[in-house]
This record gives sequence, C-alpha cells and structure tokens, in this order.
Amino acid sequence: MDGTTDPQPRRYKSPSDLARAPPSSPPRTARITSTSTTTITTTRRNSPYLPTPTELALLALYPAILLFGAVYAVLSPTVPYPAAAGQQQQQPPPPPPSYFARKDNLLNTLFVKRGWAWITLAFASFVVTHPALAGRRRRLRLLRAAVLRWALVTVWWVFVTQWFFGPALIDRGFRWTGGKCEAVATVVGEGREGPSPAGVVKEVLTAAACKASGGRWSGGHDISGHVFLLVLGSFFLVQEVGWVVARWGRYLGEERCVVMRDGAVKGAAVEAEREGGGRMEGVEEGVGLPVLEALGLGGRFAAAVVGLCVWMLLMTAIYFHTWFEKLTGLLVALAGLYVTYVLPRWVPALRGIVGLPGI
Ligand SMILES: CCCCCCCCCCCCCCCC(=O)SCCNC(=O)CCNC(=O)[C@H](O)C(C)(C)COP(=O)(O)O
Ligand SMILES: Nc1ncnc2c1ncn2[C@@H]1O[C@H](COP(=O)(O)O)[C@@H](OP(=O)(O)O)[C@H]1O
Repeated sequence: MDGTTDPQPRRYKSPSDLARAPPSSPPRTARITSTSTTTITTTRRNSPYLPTPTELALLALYPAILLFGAVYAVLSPTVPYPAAAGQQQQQPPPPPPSYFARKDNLLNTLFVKRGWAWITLAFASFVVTHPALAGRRRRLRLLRAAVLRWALVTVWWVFVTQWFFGPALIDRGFRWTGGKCEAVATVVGEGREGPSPAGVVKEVLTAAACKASGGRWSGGHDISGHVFLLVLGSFFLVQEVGWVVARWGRYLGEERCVVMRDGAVKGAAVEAEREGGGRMEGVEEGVGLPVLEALGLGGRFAAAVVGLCVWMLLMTAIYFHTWFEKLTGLLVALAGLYVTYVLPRWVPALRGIVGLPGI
C-alpha cells in the first residue's frame, strides 16, 4: 500500500487505469477512504445564495472576455467597427477582417452550430468513465441527479434558442422589442405582390424563417444565441466536471454551503456524508494526482470543449453583435445556471431532486 514494495513505483493510478482495474484489485499507493477515514474539510463558510469565490472568479471570466472583445473591436484597425457593432449597416459588409470573422468558419459550422450535441457528448463521456462516479452505491444516485441537471439546462437551451411553445425566447424577444423580417415587410409595404401579404408578415416569427424567406431580421433586440450557448454549455461542464474532480482529488479548500430543511446553513459535504456520498467506499481517491490525470479521458475531452467555447466566445465578442446583445446573452445563460446550480443550495426540496455536482 505504501508503494515501497512496488518494483516500478508509481504513486497514483490514472482514471483510465482505475476504470480498467477489476474492482477487487488492490490499490498500490493511492488512498482509499473507508467509512472511518472520511476527511472532508470546510475551511470557510460561503453564502448559499451566491456562487462560491472560485465559481465567481471563473464566472468573472465571461464578462471579462466580452469586455475585452468589445474594446479590441473598437481599438483594432483591422476590425471594422460597424460590423462588430451589429447587423444594422445598410451597405454590403466589408470583407471579413479575419478567418474567425466569417460565419462559415469551421469551428462555427462544426462546433458552435452543433454546440449542444458537443456539450452533451462531453458531459456523457465524463460521467460514464470517471472513477469518482464509479462507487457502486453512489453511482446510480449521482448519475440520476447529473442527468436531471443536464435536462434542466437542456430545457433552458431549448426554450431560449429552439422552441418555447412556438418561437424560441430569442425570437420572441426580438419581436417584442419591435423587430421584424425586413424584406417581407418591404414587399408588403410596397404592395408589390403575394397572395396574402399581411399573412406573410404574421408567419415570419423566427430568425430562421426570415432568413429562409430571403428576409432580414432587423430592428429588434437580438440576444446573442452564441454567447448564450457558449456560456451556458461551458459553465455547465465546469460545474459537472469541476466539482466532481475537485472533491475527488481534494483540490479546493472551499465548499458550497447549503440551507438544510431546518434552516441551518452547513457545508454541502455534511449532506454528502449523511447520504453516504462523502465516503467513496471501495473507490480509489485521486488525492495528489496532477489535475490533467485526475480529469481522466472524459474530463479532458470536456476541458477541450470548454476551451473551444471560450475561444469562440472571444471571437463572437470581437466580431459579432452589439455589446448589449452579448450582455443579454450572458445574463440569460447565467439565469439558467443560477437555477440549476445555486438555487438547489438554498431550496432543499429542489436539491433533493437535482442534487449538487459531486455530492
Ligand atoms: C413542456 C416542457 C417541454 C420541454 C421540451 C424539452 C425538449 C427536450 C428536447 C431534448 C433535446 C436534447 C437534444 C440533445 C442532443 C443534442 O444536443 S442534438 C442538437 C444539436 N444541435 C445543436 O447543438 C444546435 C446548437 N445551435 C444553436 O443552439 C443555435 O444555432 C445557436 C448557436 C444558439 C445560434 O443560432 P444562430 O442561428 O446562429 O442564431
Ligand atoms: N464566433 C462566431 N463565429 C462565426 N459566426 C458567428 C460567431 N458568433 C456569432 N456568429 C454569427 O453571427 C450571427 C448571430 O449569432 P448569434 O445570434 O447566434 O449570436 C449568426 O449568423 P447566422 O445566423 O447567419 O449563421 C452566427 O453564426
């Protein structure tokens, strides 16, 4: 167990090794927790109503990226400001100042435009393969809660970008703020043709339908779908992977606090212990592993997806939309994240259903 008898000493096993190892194979040096050796420490009490300091620091990167993009777009001589400021210009757009200013760039077409599928794939590969979620007794409970949280953010993504009992919230918001499908309106205004012109205007309720009919979606507030998806998806992965790996490898000296049913505020680990979740019986812990190894294959895949999200967010910040449309994209994403990850900390009934990542 102490590694001195190992002919090829290696202090810790990687998650892929652990996943391959038969359940009964004795660990070499990595620590095993049993019911008597749970050592979860809470070093400071955070507000259950707010993200923890580490979460806040990570969240602060999003407005920082948007701010950087806006400043860069204004200051850079290569970024034509009207293009960065929105789609209101009447003239044909100038040639794109960079490959990533093109809507048909590969990362946009293959990654962002299929963004939720990538986020879902990364999440699934992490929860299915990571040894921290492999303990027999905890596995089902943790998986069920993680899938419910995925369903919650997925429903929010669907409502905001795809469908909300008709047009998605982004499309509804655009029309509520006075937007319309311009080409169709012009035809109607000029009374040129169309079997039922007024009907045509009524039917163009979404940006996609407007584009398909050759029109231009303009005049309203167009919440940035890219900012929304990239922030929601990347922070969802950060939460789902981050807390599991941080607890498994004991990387963080901080803990989420929760409001208990009797109103007491406690560290979330207390609840984990009560549920048996603080004790990874028979599950090797990742204490001391380098973070990259502790992430495992699934976690590294998720980290790569998060990296791509951050890069594309920066590109959107520099080349697309107005700053206010990007800000609302961010706020709408944060609303979904708050409901999924912070609200359960102070609403025990909700926590009983969707849980907290890693607990
Ligand atoms: C009454 C309750 C009803 C609840 C309804 C819930 C329905 C659940 C459906 C579950 C679907 C899950 C699908 C999961 C797998 C996938 O993700 S497949 C879809 C892949 N597609 C995408 O990822 C599209 C991503 N793109 C976008 O969201 C948008 O294109 C955009 C990037 C936000 C912006 O679009 P623009 O056109 O550029 O403006
Ligand atoms: N990082 C990025 N790379 C390429 N295109 C981007 C982009 N961010 C936004 N766009 C494009 O800008 C338009 C508005 O984006 P959104 O509202 O989703 O934020 C969309 O155009 P299309 O709808 O014509 O593809 C989208 O593809």
